[in-house]
Amino acid sequence: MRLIIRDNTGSVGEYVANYIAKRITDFAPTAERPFVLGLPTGSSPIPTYKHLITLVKAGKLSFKHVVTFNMDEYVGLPEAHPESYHTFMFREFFSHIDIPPSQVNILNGNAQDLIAECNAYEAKIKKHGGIELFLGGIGEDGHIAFNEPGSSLASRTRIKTLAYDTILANARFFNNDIAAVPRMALTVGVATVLDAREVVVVVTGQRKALALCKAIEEGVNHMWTLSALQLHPWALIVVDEDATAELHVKTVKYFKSIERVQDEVEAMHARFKKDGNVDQPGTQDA
Ligand SMILES: N[C@@H]1[C@@H](O)[C@H](O)[C@@H](COP(=O)(O)O)O[C@@H]1O
Repeated sequence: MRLIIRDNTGSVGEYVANYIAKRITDFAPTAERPFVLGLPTGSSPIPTYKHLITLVKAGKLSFKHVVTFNMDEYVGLPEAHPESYHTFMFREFFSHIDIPPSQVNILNGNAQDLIAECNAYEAKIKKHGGIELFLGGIGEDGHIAFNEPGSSLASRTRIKTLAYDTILANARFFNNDIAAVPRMALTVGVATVLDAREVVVVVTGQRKALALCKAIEEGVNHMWTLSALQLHPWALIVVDEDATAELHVKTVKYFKSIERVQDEVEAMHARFKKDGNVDQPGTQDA
């Protein structure tokens, strides 16, 4: 696992956007071989989306041959609701870039058969050859997507009842009315995220500091589902200074030293991919 620390949320967003842009460009996607990207909602990825939009508008990046799969969606919230993840994604990102809407995949939380909807989502990801890069955020309780504490680390896309902590945290988007926050969501599973060839997670703010510490400095634990990234061969967490508040100084120093060889790691990854080893990226400092 690698941890990249930046001063503030803006520079985290810039780093992550440039990172994703490089991955897409190096992949040289075509209509027959699109780049498959997993995406999150929430306030954490907004600076990343802003910078990606800037790159697209400057003609430096295109999403024409990118297929996206979003992590999650509320159950029972109308698609057109201002706080649905459908609305969020088009408002904050998709409507500002050149992605054809037919290449956007978001779970339908209003499907008649929610279980069939989840199974079809997994099948569609598989049909596209799996996810190349899954971008994620976390909740204050360390959940990735909506994989709340206690989620199976082998979980797949499914219905999930939201934890009270998450309902409280998300009430800010519903005029602080706890009763208005949906109780359930559809979410990709921990194993769905781990299946991606690369996982990049944004963690910003002091509120997430404990979750980051649990996920990095303690063992793999279903109570902090982000910790499952320890099992992934190519995972990157990008954080701001505030999010490091609970980490040991030694941990922060170590990961900062890793960053100094980041360019070498990148070059090795590129060489590895060029040699046709697409499924098994290098693991130096991973
Ligand atoms: N389901 C989403 C998560 O995918 C997201 O990571 C989290 C964090 O949101 P924020 O970035 O606003 O803190 O919010 C929700 O719980």
